[in-house]
Amino acid sequence: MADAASSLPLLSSLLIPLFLLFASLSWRWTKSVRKNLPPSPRSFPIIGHLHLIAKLPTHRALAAIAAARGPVVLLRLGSRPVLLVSSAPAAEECFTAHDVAFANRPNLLVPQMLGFVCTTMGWTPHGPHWRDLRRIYAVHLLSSAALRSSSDSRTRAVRSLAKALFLEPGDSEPDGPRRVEMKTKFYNLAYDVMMRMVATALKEGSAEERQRFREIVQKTSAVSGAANVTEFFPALRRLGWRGTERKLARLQRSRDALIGELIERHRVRRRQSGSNGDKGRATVIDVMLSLQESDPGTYTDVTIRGLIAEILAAGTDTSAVTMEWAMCLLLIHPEVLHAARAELDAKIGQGRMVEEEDIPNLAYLNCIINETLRLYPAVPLLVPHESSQDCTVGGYDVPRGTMLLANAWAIHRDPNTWDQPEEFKPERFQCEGGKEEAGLRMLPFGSGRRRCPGEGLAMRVIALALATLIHCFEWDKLPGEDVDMTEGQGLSMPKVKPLEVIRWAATTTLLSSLLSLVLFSAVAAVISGRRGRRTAVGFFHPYTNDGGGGERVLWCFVRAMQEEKPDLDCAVFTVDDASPQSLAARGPLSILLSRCTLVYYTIFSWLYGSVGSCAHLAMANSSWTRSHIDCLWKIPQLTKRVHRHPPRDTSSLQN
Ligand code: HEM
Repeated sequence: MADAASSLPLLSSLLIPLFLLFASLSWRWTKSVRKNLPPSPRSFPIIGHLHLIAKLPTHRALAAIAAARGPVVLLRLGSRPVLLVSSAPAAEECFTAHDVAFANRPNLLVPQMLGFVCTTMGWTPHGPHWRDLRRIYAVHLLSSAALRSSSDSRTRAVRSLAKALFLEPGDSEPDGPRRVEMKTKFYNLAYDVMMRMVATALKEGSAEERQRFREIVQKTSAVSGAANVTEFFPALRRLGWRGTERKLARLQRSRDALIGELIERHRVRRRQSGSNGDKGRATVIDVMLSLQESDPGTYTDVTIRGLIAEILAAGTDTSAVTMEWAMCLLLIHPEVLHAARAELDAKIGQGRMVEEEDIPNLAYLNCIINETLRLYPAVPLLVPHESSQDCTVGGYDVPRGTMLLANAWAIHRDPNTWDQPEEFKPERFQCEGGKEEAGLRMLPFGSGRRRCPGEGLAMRVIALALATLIHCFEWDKLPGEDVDMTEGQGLSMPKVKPLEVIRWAATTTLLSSLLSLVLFSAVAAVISGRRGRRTAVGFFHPYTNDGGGGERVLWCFVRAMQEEKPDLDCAVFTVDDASPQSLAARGPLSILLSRCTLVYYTIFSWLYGSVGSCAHLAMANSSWTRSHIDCLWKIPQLTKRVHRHPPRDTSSLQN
């Protein structure tokens, strides 16, 4: 009896915790049973629904689940509960009524390792640090004023792509068509734009730097988001599954070294020059370093490195894949390409190249970009969100700690909200009052608090690049081949087969503008060397009024000069009669005068030939001019024929 009494406290100290544990578990179980959770397909133990997203690209696999189960579905991917949302009304609930509840990001491996322990804006939890970063983006980096002041550097990047395309010789003859791989070109352009915004000047050998960064971005995108199994089994991380953590650590090291070098270059330059380094244009690094000087506690080195890595990673791939998809769609739909060119010809004309300020006036081009983003959103599942409190979506209970995947790709193709959703019809954005009216049926940049802050920048870059390429070149599919539109896997939706196209010779626009640019630089150099004097520039250009292409180039050039130097006097020498009859009517000269003229022309043509032979590039707008230049300058390999539309008949003048 005494024994039994003494063992009672021991028994109760064992039983009470057991009872409490049981009570807590059964309470949780009944609570979850009572919950009205969203529908869910049949799942397997441990892996949950992971097998359902194993084969297709994730956005397509998730769209198939939604088609069978409805627009609000609860999945279990490994150990993570995931709310899958695939309709505009459901997305609207998440990003308006419950925007604060879903403003968090899940704690994933990739941002832990590559997002500076989740301290970059894209991955940091919703809170004061996120608000600080958002303010830096909104006020200092991507405000309208900041974008306006960096517009020049974007224009230069786009024009240097146009120039490079122009200078590449044709495949079989110098002026003929050329097969061009566009994926790399678009990537390089987007990278150059972001890099020019971030840092002062591209370093010597920056092509190698660009390539290093490209590999990092591509590998990061490939292991990010829902495609990475280790994100759903934290235990696998610890077991070193497929060496993911090791691979990420390698990526992190090489990326940090690259960005570290970039910041150090700026620090040195700032120390040397005592200011921005590049007068007049403050780059992101300059802005951040000067903020750091005034508040080193907030703007730490880690914050600056994270911000730079984020801009380069978030802005480059997304913009590049959108340009690539848009170009594919234009090649598949030549009538849309023609309509876009007609708009450019009508609004810009043939005498100059597109500027960023023209973009708002190019309504049809903007519709093309919106329609591209609808069918091929660069981030098809947005960036995952996570609920920080219980809420209801579509009438279902969603527990706190659930990851949210909004399938923008499926929402953009929902037949309940879009007419002929699989068709490429840019006009739909004109008829329906544009993207704004589409509301949350269109969310390529996300919505709510965590909406992409780079939308304005991205739209400018994509529009300027596409407009320039359409305006200046003729494009075609590869002969006898269809454009492959297979989508790949990754956080940003890549095209599996890089786009290859046929590029035809440039139009007059490019000829005029490039020629103006070259001539302008030469004359500007002369002028700046003779500052202080009242300067006049003379143009010797006989028969300027006779309908050839030359006068367009001349007037573009005179205009460019006068815009740049309004005080400059420009004198144009021309003659106002240029028919065979008018030339013949000049009458015979005396024999002596004819001989003198001949000597004069011989000497002049020799001088003209020697100067011309030093040219780096010659552009001729007709076969007649080309043969003339070939004969006198003798640089056929550097002379390019540029096609004008419509071609002009000069044969009568050659009689
Ligand atoms: C076509 C180009 C682009 C597309 C399609 C795109 C799309 C997106 C999407 C879908 C999100 C996630 C929104 C959400 O979670 O609901 C996002 C976030 C973000 N984007 Fe973009 N983006 C593009 C270009 C850019 C550019 C150029 C930058 C910066 C220079 C940028 C910086 C960011 C950042 C920092 C975030 C995280 C925002 C936050 O979590 O608060 N993006 N973007």
